[in-house]
Amino acid sequence: MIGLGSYGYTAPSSKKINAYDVPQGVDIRGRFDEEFAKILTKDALQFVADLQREFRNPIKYAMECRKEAKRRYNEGALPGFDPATRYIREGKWTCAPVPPAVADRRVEITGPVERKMIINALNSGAKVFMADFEDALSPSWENLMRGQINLKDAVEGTITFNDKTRNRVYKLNNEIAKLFVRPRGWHLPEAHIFIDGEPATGCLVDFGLYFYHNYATFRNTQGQGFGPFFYLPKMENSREAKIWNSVFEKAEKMAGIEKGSIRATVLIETLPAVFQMDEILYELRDHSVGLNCGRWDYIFSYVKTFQGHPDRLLPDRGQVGMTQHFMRSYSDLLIRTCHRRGVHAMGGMAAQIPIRDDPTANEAAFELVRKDKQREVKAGHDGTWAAHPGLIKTCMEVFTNAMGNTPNQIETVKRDDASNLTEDDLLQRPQGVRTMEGLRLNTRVGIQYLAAWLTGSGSVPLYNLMEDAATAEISRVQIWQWLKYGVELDGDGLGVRVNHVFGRVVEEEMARIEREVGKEKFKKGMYKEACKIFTRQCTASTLDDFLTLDAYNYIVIHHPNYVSSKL
Ligand SMILES: CC(=O)SCCNC(=O)CCNC(=O)[C@H](O)C(C)(C)COP(=O)(O)OP(=O)(O)OC[C@H]1O[C@@H](n2cnc3c(N)ncnc32)[C@H](O)[C@@H]1OP(=O)(O)O
Ligand SMILES: O=CC(=O)O
Ligand SMILES: [Mg+2]
Repeated sequence: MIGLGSYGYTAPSSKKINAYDVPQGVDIRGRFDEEFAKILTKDALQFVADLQREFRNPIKYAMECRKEAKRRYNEGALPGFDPATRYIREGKWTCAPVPPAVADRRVEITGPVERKMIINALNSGAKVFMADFEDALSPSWENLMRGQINLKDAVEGTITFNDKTRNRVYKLNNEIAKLFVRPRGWHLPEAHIFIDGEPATGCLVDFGLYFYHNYATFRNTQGQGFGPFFYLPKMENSREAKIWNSVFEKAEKMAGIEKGSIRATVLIETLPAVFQMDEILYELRDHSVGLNCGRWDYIFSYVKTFQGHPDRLLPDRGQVGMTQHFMRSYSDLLIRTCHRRGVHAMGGMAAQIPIRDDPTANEAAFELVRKDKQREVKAGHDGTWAAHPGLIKTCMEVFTNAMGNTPNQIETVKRDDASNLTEDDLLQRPQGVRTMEGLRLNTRVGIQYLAAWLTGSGSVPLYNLMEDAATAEISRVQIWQWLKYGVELDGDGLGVRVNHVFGRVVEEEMARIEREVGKEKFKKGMYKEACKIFTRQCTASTLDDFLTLDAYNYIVIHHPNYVSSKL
């Protein structure tokens, strides 16, 4: 059994287990593979190790600060604007000009770094493809290493995929989307790579390997002299953005490229970060291409931040959308902040995906996406996210109808009215009711998502919606919160207390999952393990910070013969 911070396996000294050629202090515990070795070269690993050594202490400090903030929120404090950085919020600075290659980002498709999906996404007609090591990826050694290979082939333009069952060969079109890469969040370790006896920081591995192998080609073929481009997830405070800025500067120096070449969009997807948007842009002002409304993690973060506040319980997940006052305020303030600083204000992801076998439901899903995008473009967003290639046309039409040929709305929609938004607006309690069906759906979705994640899929279609780590987190923390505070389901007139029924609901929903997926798939899949992890987290006396941190222990496989076996 292994646990976080205790990846204690040491190989017998007589056996040579590292077939990879590694620099001093680096130990690869993931499976050896000739293809992986082309990514895990000694020089690339040296770069990752240099990043790790320079930034491990600032990262540890930033994670300690998160804990300290959590302690304060749990004691009743509310997040808010920091008086000490008022001069940044009120100052008249701007970020570096937007690189011409990414001035127009009206529709961005996202997806995991899976080979066929990368080709489909780059060919989808979207302006940008965000290739995801984060919410949409289960970070197994295989997925991560193959993801790096796939991205390298994509940047070199040689990526192909042969689908033998359908006799179809996939390759890139002449015109493709611009590539952004999203590394994991700061909190996730990479337990297959040890540096100086400690697991590496996941995002430094994702960033370091991708940057090292691709910066030169990318700048020539995709970035028009700029790049590579990144999305940065789950930050809570500008001190974390400052670390990324230093990482970028170090990478630029190593590569001998100009400061400001690397550009990144930061997802504002934690509640504390909404009060730090100017500060985050300020830290990254030489490297920024804007902010994005990561709405799903943001909702998750609302519950997490207020885990000690019984007066801030969420209604059913389906009712917490972008039209809730606190969500609309966050999006409006993000637009105002970005445009004032001269960068993109990106919208977020509607979870609907095409529904093949039901035209009426399909049209209803498209209508919801259309409405969401209309709201975004009207509010002043410069672009949006699409979960599926089938949605690109619809999203593109909405943005083009509103923006015409203008690449973005940075100069045209300033949203100065949003400067009046207050802490109260940003924290306003979500309105709505809690129902038995909401509880059941959270249970069913959470367990099925986790079962998929444990078997290598980080994004899945469930009940006609895209589900990924961020959406599954909402299901988990919502149940936790309802159990913790003994919530009564007030939306369906049943008046049932969640604590009284949760055990039975889990049993019934597991039976329903088995019926829906079929006995065979249920037996072969990891549904029972997922149920165990999910219910343990939902009923824990203190809230786990991340669903995937605990679950990560179950997918770590150490080479040559060590298999994580916590189950
Ligand atoms: C909260 C957040 O962080 S949002 C960002 C992170 N989440 C994501 O990126 C989710 C992205 N979306 C997806 O992963 C997928 O759309 C899913 C899992 C939801 C559904 O995928 P599927 O079940 O494969 O959908 P479906 O069967 O309709 O796919 C049809 C085709 O579109 C492709 N496709 C679907 N989604 C994508 C995508 N996002 N990128 C590229 N190709 C895609 C499929 O590979 C398939 O290709 P094929 O016809 O050549 O075989
Ligand atoms: O990463 C995006 C989100 O909504 O979460
Ligand atoms: Mg997210």
